[in-house]
Amino acid sequence: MGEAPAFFVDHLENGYTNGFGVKSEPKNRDTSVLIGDRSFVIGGNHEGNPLFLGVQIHDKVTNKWSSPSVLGTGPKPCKGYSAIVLPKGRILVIKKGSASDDSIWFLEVDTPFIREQKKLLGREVVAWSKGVRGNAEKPIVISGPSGVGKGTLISMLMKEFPSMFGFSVSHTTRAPRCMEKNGVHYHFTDKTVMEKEIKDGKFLEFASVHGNLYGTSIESVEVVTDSGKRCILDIDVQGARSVKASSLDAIFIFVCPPSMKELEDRLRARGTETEEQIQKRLRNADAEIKAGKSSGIFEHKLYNDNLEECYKTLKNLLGINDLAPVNGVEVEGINLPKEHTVTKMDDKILIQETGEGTKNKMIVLDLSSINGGAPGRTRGIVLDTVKSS
Ligand SMILES: Nc1nc2c(ncn2[C@@H]2O[C@H](COP(=O)(O)OP(=O)(O)O)[C@@H](O)[C@H]2O)c(=O)[nH]1
Ligand SMILES: Nc1ncnc2c1ncn2[C@@H]1O[C@H](COP(=O)(O)OP(=O)(O)O)[C@@H](O)[C@H]1O
Repeated sequence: MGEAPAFFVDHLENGYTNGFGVKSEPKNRDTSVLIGDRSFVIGGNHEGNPLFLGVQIHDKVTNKWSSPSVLGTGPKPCKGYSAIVLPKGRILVIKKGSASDDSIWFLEVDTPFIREQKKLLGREVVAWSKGVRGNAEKPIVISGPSGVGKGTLISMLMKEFPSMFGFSVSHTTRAPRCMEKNGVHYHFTDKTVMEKEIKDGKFLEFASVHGNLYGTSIESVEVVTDSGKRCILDIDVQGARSVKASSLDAIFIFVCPPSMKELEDRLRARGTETEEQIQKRLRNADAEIKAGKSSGIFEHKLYNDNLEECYKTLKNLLGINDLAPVNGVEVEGINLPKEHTVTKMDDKILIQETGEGTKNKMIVLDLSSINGGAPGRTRGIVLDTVKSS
């Protein structure tokens, strides 16, 4: 026998709010998902923004309501939806009558990433990720000391395979170099603005590097993954450690210099830093290389001695070779019947079309192969349509 969803909410568009938006007990208790000691109420608006579905939490132990920090871009408000509790602290939300790119969502409420963010932000946190078909390749995290050639290697990849790779544009408080463009190389940001955004939970990770603040916003990763491209992050070792602890299932590459002398020569030849800044970067390089080699974060280490050879090795480890064609990945949404019922059976979700004059088709979502997660997209849902009766 299948299991009914935790709850089903209908006719949200007719002013039926289920008590959402008020910081008291919802009138209809069936509309909350209970996980541990906390109930999650999904509905209404997110902080008064009519474009996003809101989330509220009721803690049974303290009998208190809270509005959590909501990470990631969430679903648009909808006519109705089903919510299903999944293992490992996630809630599946299946929307009714929504566009194919807005029909299936995952709300992380108690995953390692959420627990980490809660500690960091000092408040309740949840994170949305959209469910899509198609098994996109994992994002790529590239770290290494200043001047080792990370930017050069990334530019080569992006130039050769523009439809396959997209760069996650970081935020930084450092001043732009003369050739750098705002929004392309970095989002150059004021420190107070960036600190506020970090507090608001807008960042997947951040770190202080060479005396400046750097960070990857959740939106920067979403922009790339939404376009169907494989996301590349150029971040330092501290940032890589944070990403490793997040739900972003990435591959981690550390680029090493042939020698400290060569690193220094490259930094000087680049001519983008003052002598003082060069000295600071060289001092930090030692510790970074040690951490990169021994931290257990990086499954791949590249030696950038000869640039062409290093680039070839990088392509090989990313599975790109001269024989295989390389394209971007189709990001596929999921088209659901306008009216349907939802049942859960193990890791399959059965979506049965209802209503007169329809074909009563059944869609089966197989959740066993999903990967990735917030922030960004939960990928790889396998979907079968069972013959109409
Ligand atoms: N943690 C973190 N580090 C970043 C981010 N963006 C850049 N970095 C790192 O910050 C360091 C300095 O970057 P940058 O000022 O561009 O100098 P470069 O490494 O000499 O090119 C490098 O190690 C980058 O990998 C980010 O979003 N987060
Ligand atoms: N294998 C290499 N051999 C010689 N010079 C290199 C090599 N790789 C990169 N460079 C040069 O070294 C400098 C630093 O490279 P860059 O990509 O800016 O490093 P990073 O992004 O790691 O700070 C640049 O001037 C670049 O052209």
